[in-house]
Amino acid sequence: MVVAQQVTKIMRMMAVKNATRRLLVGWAKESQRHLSSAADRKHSHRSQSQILLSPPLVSLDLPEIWGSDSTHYDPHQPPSSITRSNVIDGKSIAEEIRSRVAVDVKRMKESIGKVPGLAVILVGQRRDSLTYVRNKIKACEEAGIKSVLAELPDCCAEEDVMSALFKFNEDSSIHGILVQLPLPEHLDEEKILNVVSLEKDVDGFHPLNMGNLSMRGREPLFVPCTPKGCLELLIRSGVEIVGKKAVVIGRSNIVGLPISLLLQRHHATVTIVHACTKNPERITCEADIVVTAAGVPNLVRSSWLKPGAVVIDVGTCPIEDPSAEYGYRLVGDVCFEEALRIASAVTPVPGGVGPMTIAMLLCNTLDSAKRLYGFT
Ligand SMILES: NC(=O)C1=CN([C@@H]2O[C@H](COP(=O)(O)OP(=O)(O)OC[C@H]3O[C@@H](n4cnc5c(N)ncnc54)[C@H](OP(=O)(O)O)[C@@H]3O)[C@@H](O)[C@H]2O)C=CC1
Ligand SMILES: Nc1nc(=O)c2c([nH]1)NC[C@@H]1CN(c3ccc(C(=O)N[C@@H](CCC(=O)O)C(=O)O)cc3)C=[N+]21
Repeated sequence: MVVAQQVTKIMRMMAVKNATRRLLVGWAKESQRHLSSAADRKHSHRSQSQILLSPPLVSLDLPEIWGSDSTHYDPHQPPSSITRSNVIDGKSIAEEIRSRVAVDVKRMKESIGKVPGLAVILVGQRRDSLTYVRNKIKACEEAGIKSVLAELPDCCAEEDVMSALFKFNEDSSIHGILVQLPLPEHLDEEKILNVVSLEKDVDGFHPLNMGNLSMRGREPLFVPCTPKGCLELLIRSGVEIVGKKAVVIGRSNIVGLPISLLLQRHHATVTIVHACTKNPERITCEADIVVTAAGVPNLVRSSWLKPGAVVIDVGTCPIEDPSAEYGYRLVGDVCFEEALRIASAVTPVPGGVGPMTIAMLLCNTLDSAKRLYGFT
């Protein structure tokens, strides 16, 4: 239903833009084909295994947009994901997605005797990285996904990381490889990420996956987890994206840039704000959707927000806190209490984007295994 409405809107926009008739007809046919098959899936038993109603990321002709899973979102009901008036509950959405992944993994195991496998390479002992990696491995266990952790010392040589990577690239029981970032200074991140097999690049950081994400009419094998999680939160919360003004704060390769690309693919008008932007407050307060990934605690105050804006806070800054379990707590980019008063929906930190990143990692790893085995 929602997908159909969005597609109708896009078609109207394309017509207004005088897109060539041939392109429009071809595209519409393709969309129709996708929608019918999505509807078929919805009414079949397979719908149980449909995690996200994303078109398969293979066709060049599909609209560059992901629809929400219509089995989860009913536009006539208040979106279940927005609890406590206007807080988007990323934790519970992520739990729901993870349990659907678990169902699919079980089905795969029973049907072909295989399970997806994720390999994580962790260099050094950064406290926050250790926590994230621990969470990822725990999430894999709960979903029935095999996980392997290669822990290397902070002072390891580039060849050590490379040989771990080569080993996982060759290992047929591994379908996803993640190199935990940031790497220690002396290691060449670009060189290392280039070596991850394209088919196992569940982080979506390989330049070919990023390149395909950035080009119209092309589809990456994997969409980076955090950006994909942000879009999923917006869609599942019933937020309209087409034609809206979006501001992305931050332009890093792993978060800001791919989020802005994804929002464009969903036909938002995107402005990117970064550390050199003059008067970021004036720009941001015009946005219907604000996604912030700067890593600067409390950067976004109420004066930065248009009343009714939707705010997705990716920022996760560890702040010393001796009373917290691990001696620190996480703080977002957004002054949460202020945002609650002015925005129509806000993600909290923790409990917003973070859990979605992990859920999307599981989805990407499952998709990778499915692709390899031709399992649907
Ligand atoms: N929740 C999750 O799942 C995840 C959270 N994160 C968190 O997101 C945040 C961003 O991560 P990442 O992209 O890797 O960080 P980077 O440090 O690589 O990038 C930060 C970006 O923010 C911009 N920036 C910095 N300060 C300001 C400012 N005052 N005003 C406007 N823009 C600013 C920088 O601009 P410039 O380019 O000009 O330097 C840069 O583009 C971090 O807190 C990180 O921990 C990251 C990944 C996943
Ligand atoms: N190759 C690579 N891929 C990444 O995706 C990647 C990375 N490197 N390096 C670091 C960032 C950061 N990141 C997070 C993942 C989960 C939470 C998360 O689960 N956060 C929880 C709280 C976690 C806690 O308990 O401390 C929350 O926000 O509720 C946060 C941040 C992934 N990153």
